[in-house]
Amino acid sequence: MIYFKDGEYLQEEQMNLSMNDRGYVFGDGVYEVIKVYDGVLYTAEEHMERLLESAAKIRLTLPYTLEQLVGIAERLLQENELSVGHIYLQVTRGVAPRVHQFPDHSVSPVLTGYTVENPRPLEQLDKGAAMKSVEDMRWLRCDIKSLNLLGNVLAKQEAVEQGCQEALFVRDGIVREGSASNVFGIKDGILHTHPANNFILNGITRRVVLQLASDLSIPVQEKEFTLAEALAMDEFFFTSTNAEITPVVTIDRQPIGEGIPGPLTRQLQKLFDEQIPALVAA
Ligand SMILES: Cc1ncc(COP(=O)(O)O)c(CN[C@@H]2CONC2=O)c1O
Repeated sequence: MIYFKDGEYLQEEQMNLSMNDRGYVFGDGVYEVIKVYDGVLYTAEEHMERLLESAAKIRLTLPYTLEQLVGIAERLLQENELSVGHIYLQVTRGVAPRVHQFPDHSVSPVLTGYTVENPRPLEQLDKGAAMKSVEDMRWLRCDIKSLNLLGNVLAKQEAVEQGCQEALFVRDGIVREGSASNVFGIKDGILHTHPANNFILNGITRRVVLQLASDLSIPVQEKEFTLAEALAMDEFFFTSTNAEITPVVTIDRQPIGEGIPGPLTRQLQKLFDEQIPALVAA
């Protein structure tokens, strides 16, 4: 396996990370997960643009251009001959003695990356998933794809302990997003999803789905909705780089609609597959 660290492509035994890396100590960094289908990067530019945006939001200047970041992802997938899976890329504020304030400008960010082989979740895409609602106790900058994922981790663990595949964050009675996904509901033919603001991550897959809905002339409402409204939806699904468009058949053990993946969700899944060249070519 070849890893990337600060301009070098290294074997695992050559990799070393400092105990004083601020990503390790404070979670002071940002990250991206970029999908690969049949050896081809998917929406890499969009992910790298968001990485640069997230870094800027935490006042971290990356010494890489968008094109250089895409190039790193490309080289990693080639070095590891990745077919289907994802690339994990993260950048921290660098290595310095453990004090909260930023280190001086002599400290450089640490960019690391690696590949993960993982197949598409075909069975879950077909059968659907269960969600468990969880109080959203995260900070108020969920729009930053930060390494600070403890709130997400605890929520996901709570869902898994209830036999569910994803947690559904609810803050002030409003459904926000999943622990590692965005959520959508369909009611009377209208696609509902939370507006892209500081309460959610503006997912790349979320943006793809909004485009697909437009292509299918499905009306969209980017507006807050409550958990009660979510439970009353005809269809529900969550989206992420790895989850793609995953139908949700129950929330808190209550069936959504007929308790099976709905027709509009299926149409969106079909169009999603058709817009991935590597899938069409396969
Ligand atoms: C909190 C949160 N919301 C939404 C999303 C969906 O964003 P994308 O559509 O851009 O993937 C993610 C993805 N989290 C990544 C995706 O896979 N694993 C992760 O941690 C996420 O962590």
